[in-house]
Amino acid sequence: MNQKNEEYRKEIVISSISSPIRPPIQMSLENFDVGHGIGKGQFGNVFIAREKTSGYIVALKSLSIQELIKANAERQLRREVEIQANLRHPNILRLLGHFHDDESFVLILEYAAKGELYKQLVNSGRLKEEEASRYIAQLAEALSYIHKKHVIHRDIKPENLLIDLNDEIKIADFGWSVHTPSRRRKTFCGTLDYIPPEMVEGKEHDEKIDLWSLGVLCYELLTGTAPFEEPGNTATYKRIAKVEFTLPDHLSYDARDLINSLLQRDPKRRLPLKDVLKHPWIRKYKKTL
Ligand SMILES: CCc1cccc(CC)c1NC(=O)n1cc2c(c1)/C(=N\C(=O)c1ccc(N3CCN(C)CC3)cc1)N=N2
Repeated sequence: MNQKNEEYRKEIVISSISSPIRPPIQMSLENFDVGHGIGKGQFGNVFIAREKTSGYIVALKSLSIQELIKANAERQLRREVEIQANLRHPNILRLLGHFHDDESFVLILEYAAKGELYKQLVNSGRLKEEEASRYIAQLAEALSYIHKKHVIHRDIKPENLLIDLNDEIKIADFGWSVHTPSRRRKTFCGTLDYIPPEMVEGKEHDEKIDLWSLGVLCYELLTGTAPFEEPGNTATYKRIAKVEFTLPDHLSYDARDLINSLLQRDPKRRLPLKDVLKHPWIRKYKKTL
C-alpha cells in the first residue's frame, strides 16, 4: 500500500470517526477486533486493534474512569483530548476519536509500529548523530506547529515519544500540554530531568520551556543519559538551576553548539525553533528531498 492512498484511507477513516460536519459516529468496542496489549500506563493499557469496516490498525488506550477520578485527572484528560484531537501534524500522534462505557474511557489513537523511543534508547545506549538529528528536526517541526497554536507540550521526553514504521517520531502524550502562558498548578510527577530552571523556581513559563526540553532530549539521545541526572531530586534541581552540565568529547562541534544554544538559563536566549531547523547540525543530515 503506497503512502498516498494510505494517507487517503486514513482520511476516510478519520472523517468517518470525527468529521466536524457530520456528528461523529458513536464508536464502541464492537467496531474493533482488539488484539494484544502493547503498553501499560498510569491509568490503563494500550491495545493494538483493527477497525472492522476499514481494516485500519489503531491503538486503543483504555483508561479506568475510577482511576482517573481517584487521581483527580479527568480535567487533564479532557484538555489532552481537546488539544490532541485538533492537532494535525505528521510528528504528532493522531487522536482519531474516543468513546466510553461506565468503566473506561477509550482513546482511539494512531498506531506507531516501532514503539517507544525510550526503549530504542535503552537498547542501543545512545543514537548515532544522524539518527538523533533527524528526530530533533522532526520534533522541532512539530513543536513549531503547536506553538503557532499557542499550545506548549511541557513534557517532551523519550517516554512520551513513539516511532512509526517509517522511523518518523510522534509526540504522543499531551497530558501536560496547556495553552500559553501558564503557571503549573499540579506537582510534576515523573522525571525532573526535563524541567527548565524557570519551572524549578515556579516562575511563569511559556513555550520556551519546550526549547529547553528539546535541548535536554538532544543531549540524552546523543549520550544515553540526561544532562542534569542525579540520584536525588534536590541534587537534580540544583544542577538545573545552575545549568551545570558537561558535554562528552565524542560529540561533534555542531551537536555541542546546538545543545548549548538550547540549554540557556534565560528563556529569551534559547535558539528559536526556526533557527534550530536551519542549524548546521540539522541541515547537514537532512536528506535532500
Ligand atoms: C502505555 C500507554 C501510555 C501511557 C502514557 C503515555 C503514552 C504515550 C507514549 C502511552 N502510550 C500510548 O499512548 N500509545 C499510543 C500508541 C502506542 C502507545 C503505540 N504503539 C506502541 O506502544 C508500541 C509499543 C511496542 C511496539 N513493539 C515493541 C517491540 N518491537 C520488537 C516491535 C514493536 C510497537 C508499538 N501506538 N500508538
